[in-house]
Amino acid sequence: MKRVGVLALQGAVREHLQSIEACGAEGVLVKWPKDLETLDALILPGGESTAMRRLIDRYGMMQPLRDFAESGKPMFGTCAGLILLAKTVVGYEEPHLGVMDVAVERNSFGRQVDSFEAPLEIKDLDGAFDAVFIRAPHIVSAGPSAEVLCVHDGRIVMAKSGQFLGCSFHPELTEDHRITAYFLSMIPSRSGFPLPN
Ligand SMILES: NC(=O)CC[C@H](N)C(=O)O
Repeated sequence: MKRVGVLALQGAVREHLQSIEACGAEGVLVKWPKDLETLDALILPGGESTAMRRLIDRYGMMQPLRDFAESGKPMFGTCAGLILLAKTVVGYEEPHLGVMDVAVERNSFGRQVDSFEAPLEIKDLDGAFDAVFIRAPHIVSAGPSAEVLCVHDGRIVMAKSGQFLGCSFHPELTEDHRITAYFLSMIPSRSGFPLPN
C-alpha cells in the first residue's frame, strides 16, 4: 500500500488524510523528520504559509523537507502548501522550500472574496471539479518545466512540474477525491519481483 504523508504542523490536515484513505492509500501524519522516512509521497496542506513556515523551522523540518524533495518523491502543495513549494513568492526575497518551478502570489483573489467555490476544468480530469478557494494564492508564472493544468478567471490555479503538483484551492474539502487520486498516480509503482539469476 502507498504511504502518503501530510505535513501536520498547521492547517487542513485531517481532510487530506481522509481523502488519501478514500483513495485506498495509507495516510501518515508528519510532524518530525523521522516521519518522512518511510513515505512514498508527501502533501503540504493549506493553512497559513507564514505560520507553517515558523513551525517548520521550530520542528527542524526545513532541511528534511528539502532532502525529501531532493529524493525525487512526489510532493503536492495545496494553497499555503503551494506557497511553501514555490521557487518564487511575489514580494518576498526568499522562497520557503523553493523547489517547484513556479512563482506564486499570496491572497491574490482580493480581500472582498475571502473564499468562494468554482467549477474548474482541469486537464486530464473528466467533468468539472467543484473547488473551494480560501484566501487563495495563484501561480503568476510557470517555468519551462511546469505544465499548467488549470486556469480560472485568467489565473493559473493548478500546475505540475516534474514530481511537484500544486494547486491554489482546497481539493480535500470536497467529497470528490479525483485530485488526490491524480497525485497518487504520480507515485511510481514499486519495481517488480527480482528476477532469478
Ligand atoms: N487557504 C490557504 O491555505 C490560504 C493561504 C494563505 N492565504 C497564505 O498565504 O498562506
